[in-house]
Amino acid sequence: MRVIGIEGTAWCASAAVYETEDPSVRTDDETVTIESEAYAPESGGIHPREAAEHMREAVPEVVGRALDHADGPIDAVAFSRGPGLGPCLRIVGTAARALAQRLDVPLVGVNHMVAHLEIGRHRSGFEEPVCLNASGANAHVLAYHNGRYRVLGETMDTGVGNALDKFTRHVGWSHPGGPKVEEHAKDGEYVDLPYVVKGMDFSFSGIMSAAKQAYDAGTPVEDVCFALQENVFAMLTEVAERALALTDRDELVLGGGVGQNARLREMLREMCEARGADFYAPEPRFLRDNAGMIAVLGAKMYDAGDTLAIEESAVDSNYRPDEVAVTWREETNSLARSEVEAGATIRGAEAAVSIGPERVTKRRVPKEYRHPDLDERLRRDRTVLEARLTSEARRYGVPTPVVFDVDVRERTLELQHVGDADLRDDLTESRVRDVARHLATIHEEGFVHGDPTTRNVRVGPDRTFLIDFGLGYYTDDAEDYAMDLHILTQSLRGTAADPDLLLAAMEAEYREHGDPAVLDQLREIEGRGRYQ
Ligand SMILES: C[C@@H](O)[C@H](NC(=O)OP(=O)(O)OC[C@H]1O[C@@H](n2cnc3c(N)ncnc32)[C@H](O)[C@@H]1O)C(=O)O
Ligand SMILES: [Fe+2]
Repeated sequence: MRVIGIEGTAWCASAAVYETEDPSVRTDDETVTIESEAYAPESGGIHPREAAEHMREAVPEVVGRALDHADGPIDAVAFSRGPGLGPCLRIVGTAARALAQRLDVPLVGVNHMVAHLEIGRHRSGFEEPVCLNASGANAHVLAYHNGRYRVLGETMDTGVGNALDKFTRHVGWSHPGGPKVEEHAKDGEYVDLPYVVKGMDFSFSGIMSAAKQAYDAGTPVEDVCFALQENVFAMLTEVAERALALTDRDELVLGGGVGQNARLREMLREMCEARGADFYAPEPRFLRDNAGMIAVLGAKMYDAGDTLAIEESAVDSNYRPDEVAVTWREETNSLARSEVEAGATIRGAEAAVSIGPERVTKRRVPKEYRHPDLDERLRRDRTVLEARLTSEARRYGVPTPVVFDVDVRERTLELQHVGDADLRDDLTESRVRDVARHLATIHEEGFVHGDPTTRNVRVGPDRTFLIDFGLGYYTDDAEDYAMDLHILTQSLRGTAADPDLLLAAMEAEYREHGDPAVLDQLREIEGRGRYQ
């Protein structure tokens, strides 16, 4: 089989020919030949119109060069259908349709984000990996389940590469900024910057403004670059680890242009090593935007009969990875074994927990992948906050474990063992109401839980306990309160067979006991990105 792929979602005009006996597995004699032309803006970031102009000129050239490498007839034309810049996508779409018609072969529409992660799965031969996409306009953690890639966690604001690029633009460096951050970080020392993980999601806007401010205030740019890498990549690594723990999987693949960064790969490798998981990152030519990944996934789709009629081949600049009906993979049913198999043991992502009949001892273990200063700070702060917020919530009438002992130096808490089961395993409408009421209470007092999933609620015969306040913090921002409700909502959706009644109960109870403006903010969050 011989498939040509065409890529041009933003900066890279690229065409590639993939030749293989069998596109379902990586074989020794398969070849992927890539021809690319990069667009580099004279100043500032990527200008959509200039980028489109680049595509208009460069796509025919790279397609011509790629076809020269083909040893025989082409079986299908695959193209990046989205997401990306509309004007660029339209040019790529037009070129792909024209080529498919000229060669009289089928057309395959590939999702660029899914291509970023499938190339890693293909090259590694992993069966069921968790996938971290660290690219310019995106950042998410995904895992396949039941016909789709599910987004387990993602950025609440910009993509990771774009965040770095914005900082370097502020400093006056040319686009793309990511490689320059990596270069300058080599001479840097650690300085404190924000670190924001909310449930399984993360946000870059706070850390980026703090980085700009630090630079403006005279902190050496090398130090800012170093700390930016340490914090931003530790956030991605932490969420990737949480996703591995949640889904009980032991393979991780990396995709996207930021994956070229050696420090990010090092952190992910160390995290995986520490938990006995396998890690794979493809070589750089498959990480940054390239048509090789489009050709490889295109061939898998073509093999599965997943082709597009010309009249239905419109591009989609907001094409989300979880919209793609996955036709080229075998059915499995193992996204979250923890969701499916009640009572499975979970390898915690953060703490070593020993559970006795009366007491639970929880120790936050060091994470080798994190910079020691950041690691110290996170483990200390989370231990202190968990103890403080657990006790404070109790004072306001929310059932939580009694904190018997806090050893900040050892990052260890000794807590009362509460409840008979996790809410996940014994989910009722009245308990969901309890949780909503408890959240309204703590929000009223000015703090959030930070991770109120159905696994962080324990249920007993007559009480519903909130546990695990380690990601909690004080805040008076309605957005933060709404994030608590959002995390609960996502978790109920992932746990319950028929979540609608439970969600309605949650809202009704929160409306009665909390601030209705928070529910408006929840709607606003749900209107963004994947929650639509
Ligand atoms: C939608 C699509 O157009 C977009 N693709 C994209 O943004 O190009 P990609 O090649 O995946 O990633 C480019 C980003 O990757 C960053 N980057 C490149 N080398 C880097 C390095 N060594 N360290 C950190 N970032 C790096 C660049 O600064 C830039 O932000 C996407 O996948 O989100
Ligand atoms: Fe990309």
